[in-house]
Amino acid sequence: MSIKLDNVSYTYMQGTPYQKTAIREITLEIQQREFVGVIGHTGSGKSTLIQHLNGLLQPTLGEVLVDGVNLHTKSAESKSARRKVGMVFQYPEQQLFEETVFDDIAFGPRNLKLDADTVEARVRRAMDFVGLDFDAFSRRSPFRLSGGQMRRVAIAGVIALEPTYLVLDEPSAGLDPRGRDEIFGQILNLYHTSNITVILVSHNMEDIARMANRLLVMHDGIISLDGRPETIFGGSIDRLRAAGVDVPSVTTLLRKLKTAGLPVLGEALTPELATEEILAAMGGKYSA
Ligand SMILES: Nc1ncnc2c1ncn2[C@@H]1O[C@H](COP(=O)(O)OP(=O)(O)OP(=O)(O)O)[C@@H](O)[C@H]1O
Repeated sequence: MSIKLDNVSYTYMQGTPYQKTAIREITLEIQQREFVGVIGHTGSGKSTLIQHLNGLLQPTLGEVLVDGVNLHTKSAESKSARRKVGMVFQYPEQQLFEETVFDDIAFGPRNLKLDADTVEARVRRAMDFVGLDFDAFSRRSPFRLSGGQMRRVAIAGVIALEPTYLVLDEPSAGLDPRGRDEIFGQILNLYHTSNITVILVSHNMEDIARMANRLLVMHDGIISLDGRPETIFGGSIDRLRAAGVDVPSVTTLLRKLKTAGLPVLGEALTPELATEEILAAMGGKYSA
């Protein structure tokens, strides 16, 4: 079970003077249950890449397979393979349109012609995942909610489709630190308590380093690095800089301490793990 890209290239406005190849010859396999972070400079091709994962963009060259099925045939198999991939776009709240939160989240499941009880069960479960109380919110208008709440409704609408793979493009964009922590906490909770695979595009290295177990670094339309976050952030800074990617600040701190002679491993990517490393390097004299 996987999403597989086989030699995929995509060119916008092909055949015009404005044509632009946004991703080139990408071969990639994402296995079920991975949590993949996609990072890279502006315009490196992240959004173009992820829009191939649910068949929204059709490769100019190459093919995309979900659980072994090519997304771009006219077969029913192809359609159901595309449905396995849920997509949360940037600023997804702009796509809310129903009169109540319930109807908005129920829109997808109803389209699948599920019976009313199943639809309600899915809406309840999705609202639970994004931390919205069913009784308090389901009858409210989505347009009278805060920005963070509207975004959660939009994400719940995708979760209610019960995708096998969940792709999120900058889900925390424009939220304050609290809203950002909440959204990421809910995504992590969903990942840990269901069988879902997550593919997350983010500019926030600290968050992505904390959550992902695999990182793809995009640079000028190709995947320039692919590996464990610890390996990538612990590796050559020059390669990351060339790809326009920051290193989490705790990694920079640990590198500096290591250079100064403190015997830290330098692998931690979160403040909590960095604290443990530093305290251990100090000979266990202090505790957190
Ligand atoms: N609809 C389009 N028409 C023409 N060119 C496009 C279109 N969408 C994207 N591009 C170009 O393709 C390249 C890759 O864009 P893409 O949006 O995939 O990058 P990105 O890494 O997601 O960027 P960002 O971090 O800014 O969202 C860029 O050079 C961009 O200008």
